[in-house]
Amino acid sequence: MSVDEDTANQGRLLAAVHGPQDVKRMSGTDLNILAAEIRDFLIAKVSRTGGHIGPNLGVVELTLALHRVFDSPRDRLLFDTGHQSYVHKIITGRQAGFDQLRQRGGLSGYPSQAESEHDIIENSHASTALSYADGLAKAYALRGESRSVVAVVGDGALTGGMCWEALNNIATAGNPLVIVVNDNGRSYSPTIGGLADHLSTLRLNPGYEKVLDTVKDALGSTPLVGKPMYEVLHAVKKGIKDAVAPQAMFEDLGIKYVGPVDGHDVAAVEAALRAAKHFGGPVIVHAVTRKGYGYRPAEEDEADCFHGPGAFDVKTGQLVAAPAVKWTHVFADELVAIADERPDVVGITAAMAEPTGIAKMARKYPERTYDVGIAEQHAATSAAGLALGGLHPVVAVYATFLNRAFDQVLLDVAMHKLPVTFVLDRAGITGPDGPSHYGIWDMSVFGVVPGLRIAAPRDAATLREELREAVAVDDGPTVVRFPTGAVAADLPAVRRVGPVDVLAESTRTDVLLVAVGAFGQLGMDVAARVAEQGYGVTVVDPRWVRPIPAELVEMAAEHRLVVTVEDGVRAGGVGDALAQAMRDVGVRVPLRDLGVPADWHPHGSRAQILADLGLTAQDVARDVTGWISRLDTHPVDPLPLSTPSPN
Ligand SMILES: Cc1ncc(C[n+]2csc(CCOP(=O)(O)OP(=O)(O)O)c2C)c(N)n1
Ligand SMILES: CC(=O)[C@@H](O)[C@H](O)COP(=O)(O)O
Ligand SMILES: [Mg+2]
Repeated sequence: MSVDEDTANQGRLLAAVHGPQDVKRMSGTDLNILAAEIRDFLIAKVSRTGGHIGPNLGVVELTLALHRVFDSPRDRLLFDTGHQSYVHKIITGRQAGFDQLRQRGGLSGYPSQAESEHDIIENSHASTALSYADGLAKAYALRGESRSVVAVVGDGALTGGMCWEALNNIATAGNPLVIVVNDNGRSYSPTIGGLADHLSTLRLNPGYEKVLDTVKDALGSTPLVGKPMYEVLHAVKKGIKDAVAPQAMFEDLGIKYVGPVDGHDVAAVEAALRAAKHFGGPVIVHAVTRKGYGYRPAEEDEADCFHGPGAFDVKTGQLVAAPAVKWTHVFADELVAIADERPDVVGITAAMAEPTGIAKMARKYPERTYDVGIAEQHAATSAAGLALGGLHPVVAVYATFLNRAFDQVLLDVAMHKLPVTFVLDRAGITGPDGPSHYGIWDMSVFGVVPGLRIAAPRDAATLREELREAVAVDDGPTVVRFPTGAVAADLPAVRRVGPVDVLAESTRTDVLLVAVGAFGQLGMDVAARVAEQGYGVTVVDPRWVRPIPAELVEMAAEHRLVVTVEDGVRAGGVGDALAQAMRDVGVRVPLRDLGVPADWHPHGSRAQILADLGLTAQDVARDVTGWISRLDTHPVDPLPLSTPSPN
């Protein structure tokens, strides 16, 4: 279907929605029709762009009810993680942007202050919304502003520790604050942990389900929930409450509990929200929803309910892109091979078993694989515990998400010199998820951790090799980091000097080009271009980028110019560290470090963002040629290499 046809087929009611006031005016019947039109719209658009279709299909009615009860932007609607804010964007006048969803210059996949006054949280790291909400509610109370603060938090996000720190403070502060728990029973895979058990007790209680069906039948197509319905729901809640009392967990905290409510019944959610809005203190509204609701391929997707697929065929749900061998697959296969040989190796995921590849190990060794929920800090220190117990944990997370566990890696793991391997998938520029997902900080942030070693494989062969080297280290933590997407083609070395692979060399030693990790092929392409200008380039892959190999410093001293290129921030990156190592031993060869500026880079495709940053073979070759030709006229004498100092 073309975009024009698509627009022409856009629902009549949806076409009339330009802002929240348009849904406030709608009747119950129209709201049900609008919900269906929104689902059709989401499936049509996201099937072409890719994106978080499953989570958003699950919050259509919930988001309609939110905008009918509250007055955004005066009232603040906060979305935890933010991947489920597409319906919010549709209601707040951004339907036209969905043709460029998550594309460069197009609509962000998360709330964006630049897009709308209705958006406030841009960070897509989970479990933060309640803390933002606590702060906002305190600010409005202190300023005497009568504005509602509403935080929508998923059951998965609730497994994150920050949520419980926030709930503790929210209860103490006692400010008016509405917490909508969007309980679909899933993170990617089914949500784990005691809280999930509590919530599912409610959700799965036969009494609750039966009553809901009875009431729905009785109401038939009558959309609006009248008093009888709410009374029935109240009785259900009362009944369940006495039976299982999971609300006690919240109410003992001092937070009122309303629910459970059918999150796909606009009127029911509205009724619960209106009650919560006027309560005058912190209230939890427990909405039970279904991830992927209304689109069968998503509802039936056991792996992750179409959490965030690429483009897909609407009729079949099949992904459009041909399957590729991804870095993740190579890691998963090698981890299982290692686990076959090493009974002490265990795997840990933070609610992302499938996306990180840990699921493959879980299928073969379920007793040696742990899903800790969205709890990276706990993952790191629990891994420290496992290591203290004589095991070698492999913690697989996306690079960006390990940021929040820096203290745990530094003190709980590294200071104790514990053998824990952190595998950082999606390292570097990822693309569609934008700045809060860019895994560009790890080599800088974790590069300062004493005793921690960092490997950056360039292809499948070196990933397998460096993963094995990492799990063989028993006197401290190791990190193995690699980018998103299809794994790079194997790039053989011509020789190895210590840990350093020489990928190409020349009779001339004009330039030492240090190509970090997946930039190996970029280094080869740059060398070919620079050679056309008559200069000799030695291309090396350090493989282990922390600590800086002494061999790399020795190689630097043999060249006229050193250039480093890395898929990570320059500040404190590999280039910075090599320059310091060279300074420490008096190697005065000029060094230029290329990488990602420490900044908030926009979303787009990985290739586009790297090109915007000048991290292409063409741009780097232009830079290298410029620098080396300048040295022809402005020579700098490199000092002879002294024995490296001990510290
Ligand atoms: C700190 C952090 N870890 C991991 C993720 C990856 N992630 C994105 S959404 C998601 C699942 C969220 O589950 P839930 O809060 O229940 O929302 P749902 O997708 O079910 O609507 C995860 C683990 C993240 N965004 N932030
Ligand atoms: C919202 C979130 O954090 C994840 O769903 C993320 O978008 C997944 O990224 P990949 O698509 O790279 O697995
Ligand atoms: Mg969920």
